[in-house]
Amino acid sequence: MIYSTVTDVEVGTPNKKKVEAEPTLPIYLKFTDLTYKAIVKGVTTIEEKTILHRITGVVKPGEMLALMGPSGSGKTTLLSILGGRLSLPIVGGAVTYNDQPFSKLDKATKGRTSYGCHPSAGAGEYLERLDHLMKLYKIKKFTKHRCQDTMVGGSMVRGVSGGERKRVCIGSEILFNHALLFLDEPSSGLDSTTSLKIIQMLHDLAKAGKTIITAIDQPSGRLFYKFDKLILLGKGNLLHSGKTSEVMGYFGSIGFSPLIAMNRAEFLVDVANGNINDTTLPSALESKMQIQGNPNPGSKHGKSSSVIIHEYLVEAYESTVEAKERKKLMAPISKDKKSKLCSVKRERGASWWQQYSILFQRAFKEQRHEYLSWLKISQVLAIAIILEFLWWQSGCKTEKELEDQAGLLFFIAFFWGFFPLSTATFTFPQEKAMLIKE
Ligand SMILES: Nc1ncnc2c1ncn2[C@@H]1O[C@H](COP(=O)(O)OP(=O)(O)OP(=O)(O)O)[C@@H](O)[C@H]1O
Repeated sequence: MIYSTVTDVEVGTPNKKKVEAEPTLPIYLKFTDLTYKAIVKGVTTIEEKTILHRITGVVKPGEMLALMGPSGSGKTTLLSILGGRLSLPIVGGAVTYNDQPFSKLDKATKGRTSYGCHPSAGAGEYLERLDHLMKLYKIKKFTKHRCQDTMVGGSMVRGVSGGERKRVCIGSEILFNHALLFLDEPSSGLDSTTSLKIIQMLHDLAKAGKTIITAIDQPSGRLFYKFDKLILLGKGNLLHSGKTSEVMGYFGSIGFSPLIAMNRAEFLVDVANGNINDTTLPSALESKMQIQGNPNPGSKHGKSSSVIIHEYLVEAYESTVEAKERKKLMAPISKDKKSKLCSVKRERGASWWQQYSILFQRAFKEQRHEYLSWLKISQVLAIAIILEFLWWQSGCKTEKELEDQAGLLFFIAFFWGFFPLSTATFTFPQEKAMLIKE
């Protein structure tokens, strides 16, 4: 395996060099009119709920796309669909990778997408191999020393902290050199410095030719411009899709601008939520609110202001940008770029034997505390001593004695067959998540 080599020593320094990665297969991810409906079962009713409505966008190699929006706007659902984790019941829409649907991709491309982390691997196992990467990304200091001997952990095993787990996950994905990365809230729950380092690291990876998509609730002002593209969602609808540098200009052009200095991400999420305090409003929206609005809070007549704002934003995007953007976004990959995609050669993956020995060593490392525990050793010794006493001085001369010996052999075969099997059974629930991911 060829590791990515990183030469970015200090995050945020103007002099930083770019990440030089192993040639990765570039992936153009396009999604058109994605609509996702879920069946919601109530106590007496079953109804269809539209979670995503006609979402269109494109991410190219070298770009990092942020899916932003208020809580419940559909970011995770969109990320899951793009990552191939949710297939049904999608109604309409298409996702293509290098202009091909997932089912038609060759094995190499399918293997270059990544989403998640192994819960039972030792954090140090990843970090050991990632050492030179981590050192250069400045992750070593706050990750390796403190958690290198800890399991990553999961729902059943308590492992490293949430933040450490995130960093190890991202580290492991770098290690596997995936061309397409999906990350759900990579910086949530982390302090602002760590968040910045992680997003900067992802930004550098994108610049090395990878395609990165992250769902993010509300990045800080410093993080905001690290994303090349932005999709703003509101109640499952597209409120904006395009370059991050252009999003404020777009909202200004339709009449929404912050009245006070505020974090741009905060402004966008506020507007998507229908919170218009400290924001200028277009006069067309103001008159709509007067005509269609709820005359008094208790009344059932009229729409709430957040619904009117939401409808206005969806309409504004559809009428001003969507058609133009769609044309631009959906243009097929040029022949020149396609030939470059085909020319990227990758090394063959590990052989069957290499895979077996890696997995064997990993399983032994993970389980050794259990297998070699004093409890297990005492159990085995106690059973051996009991057997010794039960069959003490039993011969094999008469038929009766031979039957006794057969009983002993049966017991040994049965016990030593099922004893390790019962222990091994407990590893399957832990491995299941990884199996599904792969
Ligand atoms: N299978 C489902 N059945 C019913 N409702 C669903 C289903 N999947 C998602 N939803 C609903 O769709 C909406 C969007 O969910 P999603 O998790 O994608 O939002 P999100 O933007 O990622 O939210 P958050 O930022 O809080 O994680 C939510 O209201 C959620 O309850």
